[in-house]
Amino acid sequence: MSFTIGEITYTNIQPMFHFLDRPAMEQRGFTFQKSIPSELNGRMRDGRIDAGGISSFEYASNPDAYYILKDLSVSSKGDVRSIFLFSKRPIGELNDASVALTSSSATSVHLLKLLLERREGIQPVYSTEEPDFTYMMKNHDACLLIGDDAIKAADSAEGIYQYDLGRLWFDWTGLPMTYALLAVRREKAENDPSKTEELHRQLHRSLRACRETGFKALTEKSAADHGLTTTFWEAYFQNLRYELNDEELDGLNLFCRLLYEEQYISQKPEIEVWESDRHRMGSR
Ligand SMILES: C=C(O[C@@H]1C=C(C(=O)O)C=C[C@H]1O)C(=O)O
Repeated sequence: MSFTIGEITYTNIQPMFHFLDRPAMEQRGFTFQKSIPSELNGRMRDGRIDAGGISSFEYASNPDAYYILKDLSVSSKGDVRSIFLFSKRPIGELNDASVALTSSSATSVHLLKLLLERREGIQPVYSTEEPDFTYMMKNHDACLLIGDDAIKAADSAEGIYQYDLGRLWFDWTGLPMTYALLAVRREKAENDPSKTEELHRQLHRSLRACRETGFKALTEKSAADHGLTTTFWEAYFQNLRYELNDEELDGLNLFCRLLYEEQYISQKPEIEVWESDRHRMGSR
């Protein structure tokens, strides 16, 4: 039976993918589709992809469609270093300002809306744009970028205000923020628990291998692919959190509650985690 995995192209999720045993997995019927988060969210939603990395906002919007793969996420407690609001004015002066949102994101776009509207009491005018820093800043007062686009822009941006959304969330809530989850479509997990288990095991194995080697292979690959120093990339990977412990779940639950209260989602999800031995663990 085929089993299609979505792989976010941003560097931040690579620890879960870098050391996958792809040849063995491909022989067993696994295939991979690489793209940006917003695209993979849509493919997971309509069933073209069975499992993989999705925005936590996608999970929050359609919780009945997915199980979360246990103990995996892309999170940060404080600075995330790759999700920035760049602005010509201080954040408190963005009322009625024009803010460009990257079309690649779902979580960060809604996180920014919560931070601006709910925390700061500010209502800007949003537009969604392809992630192009120069174009966005030429045509708007501020812009939101994520992933490798944000890292590159932060490296070159001068003379503008720059806000790390992980830091803003932590200062507001005291909790980590979870940007991406590893999830599986429910019917796939139920119909093919053995492949779901294999994927889950392989993702954990890759993450463990990255941690045990101090993210060395990924650090070198990221520096070669994207520039910036290996010191930057090592600090970037060490700073992100890849687990989904009680603290991350508390942050995720709060994010979902705020999304629900602000009517960005229609129900507050009961978070359901898939576990290999029992297929499903209780909600939280
Ligand atoms: C940390 C990041 O998290 C990403 C942010 C996402 C979003 O905003 O929807 C989705 C997946 C994550 O890989 C990042 O891209 O910088």
